[in-house]
Amino acid sequence: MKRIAIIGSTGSIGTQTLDVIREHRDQFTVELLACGRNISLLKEQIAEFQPNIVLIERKEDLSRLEGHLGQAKAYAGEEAMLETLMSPSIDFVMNAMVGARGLKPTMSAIKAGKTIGIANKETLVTAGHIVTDACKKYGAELIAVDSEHSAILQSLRGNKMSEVERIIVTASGGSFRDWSYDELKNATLQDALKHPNWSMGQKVTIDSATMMNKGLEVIEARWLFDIDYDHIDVLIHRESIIHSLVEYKDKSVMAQLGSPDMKVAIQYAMTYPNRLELHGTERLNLLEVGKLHFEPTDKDRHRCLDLAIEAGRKGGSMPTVMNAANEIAVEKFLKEELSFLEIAETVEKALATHTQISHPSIEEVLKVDEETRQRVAAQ
Ligand SMILES: NC(=O)C1=CN([C@@H]2O[C@H](COP(=O)(O)OP(=O)(O)OC[C@H]3O[C@@H](n4cnc5c(N)ncnc54)[C@H](OP(=O)(O)O)[C@@H]3O)[C@@H](O)[C@H]2O)C=CC1
Ligand SMILES: CC(=O)[C@@H](O)[C@H](O)COP(=O)(O)O
Ligand SMILES: [Mn+2]
Repeated sequence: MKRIAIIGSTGSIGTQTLDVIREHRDQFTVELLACGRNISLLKEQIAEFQPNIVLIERKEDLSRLEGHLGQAKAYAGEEAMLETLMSPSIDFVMNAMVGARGLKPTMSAIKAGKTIGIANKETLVTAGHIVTDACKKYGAELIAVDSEHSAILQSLRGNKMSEVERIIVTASGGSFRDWSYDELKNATLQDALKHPNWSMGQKVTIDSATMMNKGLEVIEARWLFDIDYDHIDVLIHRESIIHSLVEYKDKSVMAQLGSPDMKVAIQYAMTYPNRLELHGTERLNLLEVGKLHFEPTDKDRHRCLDLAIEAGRKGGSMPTVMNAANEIAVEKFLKEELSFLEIAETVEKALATHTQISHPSIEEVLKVDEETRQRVAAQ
């Protein structure tokens, strides 16, 4: 029986992780559930999965859990999360939080030598060098959950990284893939939130619309698979059926295909290197799909993709600035305080005005992250 901790249990990845557990009660138990502010959904999750530990963001919400905890102990705040994630009663941590606030809990789980399903890509973007070094030091393992990285992991099975020529990360193109640049000037929040293929949390849906998501995913791939940027390409594939590809030196290309459903990647991370049945997922019917389409990316339209890769290549504190500026810009866009095209402008400006630290420590990463957030919020 694998004992699972889910941080971000009330979100899109968190609830789908619970869907997988519901289907395999003989394989998994829930040890810990952590969320932010959605206490009503958390109460339902506690009743159904009976965890031993429950974590929430704010102390003032603890009283709302009274009478709903069963056997669980409840705590609030980040310190409690960092401590409880190290518990020996946890075998696997699903990091389904959104944003760089997932970094500290990831580090805690790493220090306890845990296996971590890392949906929270921003952690690898903001501090990839620190996270991967710490995994080596503490014998922890990060397993890809992001659909593209799960596809890459699956396409690498049985082969050596030294045999890989390049990784090809596929992109749907997001909500605005068929809009002209001029039309983007008037893009609304409601338009941006309509992802063509996936139903996801708001932040990643906006990142997908700006193609920042693909930039974050290139950096995520660089760290998860220890491959340099010259060997990672991005290809627009509007159907989201091929979830990514690996080209080998002998020109063989391995890919993972499937209907767009995150439960497949979530379950694979939880059962890796094995597989289990998954009933609640649509079987891929290529006759129905008919055709698969591929297009190149476009430097002018996909400004965020370029900014992210440029920051990744420069390294040091640049990805931290890029990520923090993007998080705040997306928050502002979600409050309709910023236009769609201003997201890229905000990130570009934050990067241009930052003095790079070449090899930041975790304290420096956290400081740069906070300073950038304040700088961008004040604009
Ligand atoms: N959704 C998807 O299909 C995919 C997502 N990803 C990545 O996975 C990550 C999660 O995305 P997604 O599930 O869409 O995001 P959501 O916004 O749907 O969920 C975020 C979760 O984080 C929780 N949270 C917020 N603050 C805290 C806190 N202080 N302590 C604990 N939990 C907190 C939220 O809780 P609450 O709601 O209770 O406030 C919620 O459960 C992101 O990095 C995203 O890029 C990657 C691939 C696909
Ligand atoms: C499901 C998933 O992994 C998302 O990160 C997805 O990649 C978003 O789609 P696009 O960024 O390709 O539009
Ligand atoms: Mn993805």
